[in-house]
Amino acid sequence: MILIGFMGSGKSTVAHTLSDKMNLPVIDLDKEVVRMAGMEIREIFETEGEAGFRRREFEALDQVGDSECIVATGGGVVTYAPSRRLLQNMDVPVVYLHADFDTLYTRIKDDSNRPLVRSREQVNALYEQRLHIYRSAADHEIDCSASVEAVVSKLLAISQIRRV
Ligand SMILES: Nc1ncnc2c1ncn2[C@@H]1O[C@H](COP(=O)(O)OP(=O)(O)OP(=O)(O)O)[C@@H](O)[C@H]1O
Ligand SMILES: O=C(O)C1=C[C@@H](O)[C@@H](O)[C@H](O)C1
Ligand SMILES: [Mg+2]
Repeated sequence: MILIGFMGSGKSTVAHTLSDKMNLPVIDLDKEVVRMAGMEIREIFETEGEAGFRRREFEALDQVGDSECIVATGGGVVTYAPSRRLLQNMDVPVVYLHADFDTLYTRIKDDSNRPLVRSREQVNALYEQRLHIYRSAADHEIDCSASVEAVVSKLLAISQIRRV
């Protein structure tokens, strides 16, 4: 299962709970990029720009291949066409974790690890631009403004549907 969605939708958080319940490993693409680059996300953005980060994110996604796991993507993975194509070609459900902007912004506004979290207006513009991209890249959409446990239950239900 591949989790996509805006920053703060909880992809990394729910992936870990889901991993325990499904007994599958988690691949957190942001962590993979950091590990493969030997640099923090902020440092990659500073030295290589967002374009460099997207290429590294693509390489990390490409390495997932067909391994059975839960993938927590970075919030912007769908903005890079080669990564979108990879997602499309992976034979596992892609789930979009959706919430309204205010819910997400409250979760991320004080975290300095996300270079694209700037003013509220800038983050809101990014959210509006991306909404339709998440929706067109996903097989399923769930509301992630509920509790982590509730979100995980919905994801478990989706994983059951696809196994039949
Ligand atoms: N369902 C939830 N209810 C309340 N808080 C949540 C929920 N899911 C995640 N959070 C909180 O929101 C913050 C961001 O969560 P997380 O890092 O998992 O988001 P993400 O989707 O992985 O973001 P990114 O795209 O930047 O990787 C964390 O502080 C986390 O504890
Ligand atoms: O939404 C985005 O573009 C990003 C989200 C994070 O997960 C990181 O991948 C990085 O901070 C960029
Ligand atoms: Mg994350």
